[in-house]
Amino acid sequence: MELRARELAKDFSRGRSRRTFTAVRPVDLELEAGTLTVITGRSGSGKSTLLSMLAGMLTPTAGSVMVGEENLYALGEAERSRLRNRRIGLVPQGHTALRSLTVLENVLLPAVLYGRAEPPQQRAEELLEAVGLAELREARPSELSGGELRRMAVARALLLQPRIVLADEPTAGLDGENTVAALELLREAANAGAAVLVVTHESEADRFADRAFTMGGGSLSPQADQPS
Ligand SMILES: Nc1ncnc2c1ncn2[C@@H]1O[C@H](COP(=O)(O)OP(=O)(O)OP(=O)(O)O)[C@@H](O)[C@H]1O
Repeated sequence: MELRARELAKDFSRGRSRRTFTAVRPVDLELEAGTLTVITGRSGSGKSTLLSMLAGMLTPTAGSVMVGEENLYALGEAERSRLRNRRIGLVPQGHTALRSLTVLENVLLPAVLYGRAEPPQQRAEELLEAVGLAELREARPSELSGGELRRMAVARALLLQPRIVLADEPTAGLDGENTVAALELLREAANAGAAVLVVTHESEADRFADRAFTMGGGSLSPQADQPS
């Protein structure tokens, strides 16, 4: 088991009255090596909140996240971020490119942060090829479309062949062909042994999944027609 969440929940206090709003109700979820899990759900159902907690980016109100033998939120900030860099490839929500770097340098960023002596240049180029961005390798993020930036983020998350891949709307803004290419790449990462989670409102993702869940009103439930 690469990642295990137990009774993971998140409340926010919202508005001027600071009233408590429950974004994620206690969730149990296990991500296994070699498996692609998809969570679909409508906007506002709590998908990103759940993924951020699994990624060690958002402290839960209750519950735990185990990454291997480590309890993520029992670690200090620095240790948690080290574990995240080592184990988790994250495709965060929105655009997170560094504007001063080229596309290729952005994809290589995890290697720089991880302190690799030799940046895996060839792998970065192969990933850019796989997401159809080979010709834009020297471009700046400001020259890319929203969909191209999403594809770059997928390539970056997979650079160091992480054991866990957490992708928040990896296909947002992509056309049909690029959606399939991005999902195929995530599928390949699972086939190569990673535990992959994709959260999306793209139903197309289901056909790449080993397990599919639906999120609604902060609760996670297995999809009725589980892919076999
Ligand atoms: N920092 C915050 N403070 C208060 N409320 C928040 C905060 N972050 C998220 N929420 C609320 O929690 C709920 C779930 O948000 P979340 O972003 O997890 O949904 P989502 O399913 O990922 O939606 P989308 O598909 O639109 O990204 C929303 O109603 C949102 O308003």
